[in-house]
Formats: sequence, C-alpha cells, structure tokens
Amino acid sequence: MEHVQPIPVEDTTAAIQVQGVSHSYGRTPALTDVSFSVPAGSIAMLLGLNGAGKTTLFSLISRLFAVQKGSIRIFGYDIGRQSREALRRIGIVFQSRTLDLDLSVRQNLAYHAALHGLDRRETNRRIEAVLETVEMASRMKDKVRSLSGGQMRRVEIARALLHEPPLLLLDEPTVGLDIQSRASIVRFIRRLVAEKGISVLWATHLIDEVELSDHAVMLRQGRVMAAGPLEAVLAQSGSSTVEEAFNRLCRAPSIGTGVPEEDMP
Ligand SMILES: Nc1ncnc2c1ncn2[C@@H]1O[C@H](COP(=O)(O)OP(=O)(O)OP(=O)(O)O)[C@@H](O)[C@H]1O
Repeated sequence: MEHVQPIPVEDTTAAIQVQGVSHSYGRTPALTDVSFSVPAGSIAMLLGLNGAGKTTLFSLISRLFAVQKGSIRIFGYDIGRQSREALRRIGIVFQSRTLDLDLSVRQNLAYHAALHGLDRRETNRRIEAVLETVEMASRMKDKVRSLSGGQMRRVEIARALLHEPPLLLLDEPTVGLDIQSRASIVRFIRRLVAEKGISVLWATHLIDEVELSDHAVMLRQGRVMAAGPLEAVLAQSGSSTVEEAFNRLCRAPSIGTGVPEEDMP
C-alpha cells in the first residue's frame, strides 16, 4: 500500500507563526532560521540564556526591526505587509522600563490610550479595568517614581493590555524583582490567560516560571533547539524536568568553541 505523507496545513489561527527567520547585526548573526508557532490561547515560554536572541526576536515581532529573512504572522497577519492589523493585536512589555517616572500612573496609561485613538470615556473605563486586573487601581494618581519595581511592572502590564490585544509579549518581565513581586506577576499573567483566553509569548531564563501545561521554545545562540508543548519538548530531549531540558538544550557548550556560553567573554 502506498504510504501517504500528511500534508502540512498552515495554521492561520496561530497567535504567532515564525517561519525561517534570520537576523544579523552587521556580520554578527543573532537569529538563524528560527521557526515556531504559538497556538491561540496558550502560554509559550521562550527560554534561553543571555544572548540567545530573545530580545532580537521580540524586536522583530513588534516590528522595531524589519524582518531581514523569513516571515512572522500574528493571527495570520504578516508583520511586514499587514503591520497595522498585526500590531494592533499585540501588547508588549519590554525588558527595560519604559514608563515616564514623573507622570502619574493614570497619565502614563492615558498617553498610551491616546496613541491607540481611544476617546476619553473609553480611556477612563479601560484604565480603571486594567489597573483593577493588576491590583493597582489604588495607585492611579500616584507618580510612577513613587512605585516599587514590581508595581511599575504591573503598570506596564496594565498599559500593554489597554488596547485589549489578544496577544501579550513579555520580555523577562520579572527580572530584578523580589520573590513576592515575581509571584504576583506570574499569577496575573496566568489568570489573564485562563479568564480572557489571551495568548502569551514570555521570554525568560527563570525556569521556575514554567508550568507543564505551557508551550516552550528553547533557544540557543539564535537557533531553535526544540519547540512545542512542553511535555513533547521534554520527551524529545529525553528530559524529565524543565531544568534538565534547559541544561541539555539551552546551556550546552557553545557551538564551535566547546566553551559554555556563560564562560565566554
Ligand atoms: N544592537 C545590537 N548590535 C549588535 N549586536 C547585538 C545587538 N543587540 C543584540 N546583539 C547581539 O545579538 C545576540 C542576541 O542578543 P539578544 O539581546 O537578542 O539576546 P537575549 O536572549 O535577549 O539576551 P538577554 O537575556 O541578555 O537580553 C547577542 O550575541 C548580542 O550580543
């Protein structure tokens, strides 16, 4: 009997579909032939050491940089050719802080709402709602400067949610926070996914933030080492824990040098 190969079907409902993406800074390659997809309604953890290419990937998905090679689709919309449709579906929290310290929490959010063309009444309604979500409504009138690092992060998450995007990009949102603040951020994000069905791509190297029901994209020196439901990634790498998979896939000796990445100058 003739063996019939299944025909690969392009999943246009994927929240993110990255296909064959490469990116270089001058001659330095940062991403090489990166492909993966994030199913709608799921949390995908983007795992990799410092320098693995996580921020570069976020910069391409959020169109901070133009895609040099390959394609990126957000809910089926090409980030280069249909950027308006793609970008309005994305909320992003960058690694570095981007709030204006001398404005109030409300003013920071109102500025973002204006960029998205929301009218005053809708702006007020949404600011209250998103600040409730991250339990920061009581600090609405306070200057950002008076907040703790964890509270600022919560305001940044609120801001990213203000235009009600179905996809949230988080670039190491818990780095530098104490255990309690980290836990509360993780809790808010997971609650958002469960209650509102939004999709999340979450860059981290903190493997305790990963749960078995998540998807994972394991990145090492700009290459995807494994991607898919975490359980499948564990099975594929012959690992019984996330830590083991991370060590095998993301922390292996540096390609071409035999030197572990963290020991490199
Ligand atoms: N503006 C830039 N110019 C030149 N090289 C860069 C630039 N930004 C990043 N790189 C290089 O590209 C590679 C990927 O960096 P990137 O910041 O994307 O990694 P990362 O996984 O986000 O790391 P981290 O966790 O430290 O933020 C690294 O080798 C880095 O040195």
